[in-house]
Amino acid sequence: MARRDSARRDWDESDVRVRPNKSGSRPRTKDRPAHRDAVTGRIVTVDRGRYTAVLDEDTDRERLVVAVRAKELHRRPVVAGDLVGLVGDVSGAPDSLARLVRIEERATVLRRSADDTDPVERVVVANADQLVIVVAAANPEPRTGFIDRSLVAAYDAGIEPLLCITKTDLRDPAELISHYTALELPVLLSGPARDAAADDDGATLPLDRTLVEALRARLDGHVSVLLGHSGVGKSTLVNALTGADRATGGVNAVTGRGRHTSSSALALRIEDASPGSWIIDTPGIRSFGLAHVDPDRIVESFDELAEAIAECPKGCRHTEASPGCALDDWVAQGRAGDAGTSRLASLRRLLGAGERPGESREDKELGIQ
Ligand SMILES: Nc1nc2c(ncn2[C@@H]2O[C@H](COP(=O)(O)OP(=O)(O)OP(=O)(O)O)[C@@H](O)[C@H]2O)c(=O)[nH]1
Ligand SMILES: [Zn+2]
Repeated sequence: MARRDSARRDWDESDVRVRPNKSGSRPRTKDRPAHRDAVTGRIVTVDRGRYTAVLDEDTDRERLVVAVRAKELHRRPVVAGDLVGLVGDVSGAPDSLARLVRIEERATVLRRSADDTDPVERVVVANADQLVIVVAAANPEPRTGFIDRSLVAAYDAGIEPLLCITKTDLRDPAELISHYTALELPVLLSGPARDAAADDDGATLPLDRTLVEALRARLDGHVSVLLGHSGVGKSTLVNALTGADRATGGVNAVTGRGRHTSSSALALRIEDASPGSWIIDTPGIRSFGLAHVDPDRIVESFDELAEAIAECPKGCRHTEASPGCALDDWVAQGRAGDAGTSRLASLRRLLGAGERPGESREDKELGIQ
């Protein structure tokens, strides 16, 4: 099985920015050069200073254009999913090179920090509106710590999370799902077609069509990030959804997948879906540090609890140990409804995901709980 994650070269300096300038990654209008002739493209991947964008999407002029960044962007990161302005040779002809002069304002930004104490955060993907957390029911064992961390990152980014459980032929996922009942987290399942024997080749395993179609319907019309540890069957799913087939050397017409060997995020078009439906695969991501996360943003994802925090002490982190946290009274008074207690327990577990004492870096990378 081909492993695409080539360790530490997945992020370079330009992917990095330093707190506390929270709005720093959003281009401010006054910084923008005029470039009125720039055309807009969507970044599908970034590899060694080369930015690949798709232009004139869903028209008969659709093409891939490779660009280098203009100096005036400084070190501002450009990532998969970014909408960018391009000038120069935007023909997409072989060996042509355009110039990337502008990053359009991002609807969402999925971020991570290297670990929970590292204040440097990296932009992972821009403009996604769904985060699909892929775990296997078994082999490898699902880690609720990893799921919780990914949920926190999604809530922080204002991106809708979904849980996708693969290899449901190996174990009934009911117990795993029960951890998330109170979160109202949509769960989608995947497994092999009934007559398929699981083998070592992820690209050829035929998946249950009904389950794949349910996932496709859920992703239709969205830009979804797929996140999951190696071996969970993410490539198998991506291949089923995009029609790419790495095993036979097939190449996705739009993205050139098949030749793509780097570990950076890659946007792929979903087959048989409406225009604008993309999945962004993130092969290089193993760790999900949460040092950048603002606890208020996580609470705000819980509608019935969000109002309570106006009554919290300044700087409250809303954990069980936070003195004077207003969430406890709010729930005790029934203001969060019948499910208030379990919702608060789930919220607190998530808030604790970045703050478990004694966790090693390895634990964090794997999301071991
Ligand atoms: N039993 C079973 N095996 C599966 C299923 N989906 C994928 N597999 C197998 O799991 C293994 C890993 O699948 P991949 O799709 O390569 O997994 P991945 O998450 O992309 O892993 P990397 O390629 O290492 O990033 C392969 O041997 C697949 O055949 C499933 O639903 N059930
Ligand atoms: Zn509080």
